[in-house]
Amino acid sequence: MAFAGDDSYHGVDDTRVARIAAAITVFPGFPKPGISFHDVTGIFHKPEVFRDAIGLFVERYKGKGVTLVAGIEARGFFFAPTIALELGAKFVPLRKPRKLPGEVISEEYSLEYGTDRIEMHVGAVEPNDRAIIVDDLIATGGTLSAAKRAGAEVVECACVIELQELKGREKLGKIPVFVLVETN
Ligand SMILES: O=P(O)(O)OC[C@H]1O[C@H](OP(=O)(O)OP(=O)(O)O)[C@H](O)[C@@H]1O
Ligand SMILES: Nc1ncnc2[nH]cnc12
Repeated sequence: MAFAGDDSYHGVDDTRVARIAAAITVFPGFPKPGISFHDVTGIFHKPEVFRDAIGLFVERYKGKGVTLVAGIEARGFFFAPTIALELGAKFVPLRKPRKLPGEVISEEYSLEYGTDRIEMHVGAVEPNDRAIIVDDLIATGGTLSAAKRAGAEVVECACVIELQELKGREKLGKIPVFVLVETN
């Protein structure tokens, strides 16, 4: 695995990224043959590694006027609320279909292994919100590109892992994607 190498990495303590990468386990053939599943749950087994990941995201967005942190169900929920709390921003869940009780905005998308839909409550985004969208991983970019259509000004998408071979960031057009760990 390589580590993200954009400008934001000047001065960042790389040992944090190395610890995060070491806590990710790859399961070949899950959930079906041909897929190598990158599992982030090991990050949460070590509170100091969880803190490393949250710290890297918070350092990037502090002082950038972010008012809304959207997290994608389910694994975006592992990270997004804590980042929102640290930034003093609101957390908005982007949920799988038929989970939210109120009126929703709904977007369908295709995945590396199927299709799905995400939904957000109407009214969760206010006109002047500046959002980041958080997920554990970007693969094809289908999920994040549906999320970006949800209505806020999206400053950036933030993920722990990028599967570079799938070129997901191309699907996001002008919206930048910040990742901690790049791999294939
Ligand atoms: O870039 P993409 O090709 O859209 O793939 C990335 C998405 O796939 C995974 O979620 P999944 O749909 O498996 O749902 P889960 O978090 O509920 O397990 C992952 O957590 C991302 O949300
Ligand atoms: N290879 C992968 N590992 C974990 N989550 C994923 N979501 C889409 N592709 C994935």
